[in-house]
Amino acid sequence: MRALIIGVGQCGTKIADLFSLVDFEALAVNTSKGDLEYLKHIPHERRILIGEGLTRGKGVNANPILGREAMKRDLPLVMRKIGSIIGYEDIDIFFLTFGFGGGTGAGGTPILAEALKEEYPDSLVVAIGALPLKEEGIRPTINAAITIDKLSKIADSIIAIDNNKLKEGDDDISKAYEKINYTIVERIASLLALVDVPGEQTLDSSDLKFVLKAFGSFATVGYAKADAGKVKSLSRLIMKSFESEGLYLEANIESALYGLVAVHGPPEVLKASDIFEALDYLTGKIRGKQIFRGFYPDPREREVEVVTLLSGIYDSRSIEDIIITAKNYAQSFMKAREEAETKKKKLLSGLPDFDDVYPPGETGVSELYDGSFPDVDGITKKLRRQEDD
Ligand SMILES: Nc1nc2c(ncn2[C@@H]2O[C@H](COP(=O)(O)OP(=O)(O)OP(=O)(O)O)[C@@H](O)[C@H]2O)c(=O)[nH]1
Repeated sequence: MRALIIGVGQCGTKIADLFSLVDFEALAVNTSKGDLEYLKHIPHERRILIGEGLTRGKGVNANPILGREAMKRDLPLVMRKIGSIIGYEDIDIFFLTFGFGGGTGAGGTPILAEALKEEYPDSLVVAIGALPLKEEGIRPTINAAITIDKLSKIADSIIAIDNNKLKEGDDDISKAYEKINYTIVERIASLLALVDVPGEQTLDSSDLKFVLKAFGSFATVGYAKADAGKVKSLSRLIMKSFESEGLYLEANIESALYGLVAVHGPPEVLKASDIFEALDYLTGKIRGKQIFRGFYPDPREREVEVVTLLSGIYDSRSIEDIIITAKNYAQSFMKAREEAETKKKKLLSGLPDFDDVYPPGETGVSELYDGSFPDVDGITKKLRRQEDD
């Protein structure tokens, strides 16, 4: 299983940087030079500044039109770099990480996703994006809604992380971002690490690709972890991973088409009866009724870790809130603009032009001006003559 993580914009490159820390191949693409320099783990030759001619390396200030333009202008540069990283061995999944509410990530990610789909038709393109906080205001919400629409037509799946779930903690915002970035990477990296591990009941890359190839619908990754000695019921722990508190998206999991559950821990805790009880429950609950599973008994392990992936989700409160807010705003904004235009037209209609109120001769201007470029000398002479008269 080979994945390439490509971070776009500040949020996206910070997440990609953490993937690089845990040894995934990662690339950072941004319009802000400062943000690229701030990264710690992605090697310098894998950091690409785009749109320098447009923004002079200063970011796009939440303007997705500039973000889109920056990515379009430097797409050949980005695609060349991706090609050189890939070499001769195929990529199974490109994961594009970004913030839905900014400018570089929101504007640039759909452009890059489209180019990757065209150039690498056998690879999956999966978007991993952070949804804006409600308090950030209307602009990030609109950026998110439009980007969701665009990506839903290009990407195979969209793993959306709802930043609003952060508010449940007491941390300041940068700590809270750090925490959620860490969580995203821990979940997805743990899942990817369990794919293609040899064994009887394990997951391979074709299982993961099957689950994520879901026509641009939403996916979410749940997680639960506990000390092996403290696990009273493994089936309860598995269920916890895909319940609301285990997921970073408000979603109706019953609308999911596919699921995937990976359980890793000491063999004495991974009891088949417990695991099948939870899987039966989950299979019955989701609409698509297809759950892939992997069991990873590991005698060295002292903890039990469960990662669940649910995909094909089209029923999500977090997403609906964003789309409806953006649509309502757009409608009322367009209505207000139309009204302002109508009012302006009505107010100003019937006004004469200058020529109607200042007939020629009254001011003397028409006698002085002969239609040619002003002849300053001539004007001065004419004025003098008039004065003399
Ligand atoms: N989860 C998470 N969300 C973040 C983080 N940083 C920013 N965000 C969210 O992402 C959105 C802003 O995206 P950024 O990545 O900062 O913006 P950008 O794509 O770099 O675009 P510009 O700054 O406009 O050039 C906001 O809605 C934030 O809530 C982060 O580290 N983690």
